Amino acid sequence: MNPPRLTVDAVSVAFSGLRALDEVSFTVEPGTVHAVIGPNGAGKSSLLNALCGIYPVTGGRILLDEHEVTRQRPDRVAALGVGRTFQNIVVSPRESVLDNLMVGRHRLTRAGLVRTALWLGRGEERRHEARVREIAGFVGLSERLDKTAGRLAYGDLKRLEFARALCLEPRLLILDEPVAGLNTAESRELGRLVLAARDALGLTVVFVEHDMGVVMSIADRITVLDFGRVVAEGAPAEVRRNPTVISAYLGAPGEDAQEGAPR
Ligand SMILES: Nc1ncnc2c1ncn2[C@@H]1O[C@H](COP(=O)(O)OP(=O)(O)OP(=O)(O)O)[C@@H](O)[C@H]1O
Repeated sequence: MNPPRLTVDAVSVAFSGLRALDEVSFTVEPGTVHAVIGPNGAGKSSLLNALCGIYPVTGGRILLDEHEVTRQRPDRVAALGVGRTFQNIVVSPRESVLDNLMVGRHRLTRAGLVRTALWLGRGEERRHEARVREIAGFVGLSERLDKTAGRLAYGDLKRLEFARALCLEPRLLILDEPVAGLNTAESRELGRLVLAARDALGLTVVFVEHDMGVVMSIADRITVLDFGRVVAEGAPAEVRRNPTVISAYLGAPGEDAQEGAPR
């Protein structure tokens, strides 16, 4: 229970001349939930990929507490306690929910993924399975553990993704559009689960989301990106009132934006 501080300091990411991120800076305080919002193409996914070591950072620094993770390989970043979900659900559809979650723990096993797939000592396997069952219970998937992942309803798939990230026992949890495609009740429930996980496991959370209802209700702070730059930052009430945000993203004052505004 030791959530880290995330410091993003003037981070840039470029793809053959195109600046997907241009000197982006913000800090996420330990144990807080931080949303990143912005229109399509604003650089949100690029930022998450940079945080995880998937996209190369061309300038600036990323720190997890005092550890610099800039330009570290994704497995090294994961080993420092960064777990994430992806915008497009990435599960093995032919494997059971339990097996998908067990694979999620490979970082924590003695010899990593190969050994997990082939053989784990019985004691070690039992310990991991007990923890996986606990996490499945936490997200409401206990009854689905033997089900093939490909046969899950969409809402359960999103929970599976979330649970798999938790199975890594992260300290910093990164969620890319956790409620995309869910109905209002499911979105609210997943939002509640994010807060419950933060509290129960002692996490710092960064998430990208277009659903403003969820963003405004669970985020402690919000960073707004547009064209790869930070255009606003603050608590939900401040961001909601910010004229730049209203014109770039939220629409006319008084409108309730649900989706990323098209440019
Ligand atoms: N791997 C890549 N190669 C080249 N260009 C990329 C790559 N990834 C992102 N980009 C470009 O970087 C810019 C930011 O894209 P990014 O996907 O980060 O935006 P986003 O805010 O996540 O958008 P969305 O809300 O649609 O997911 C876009 O112009 C995009 O085309």
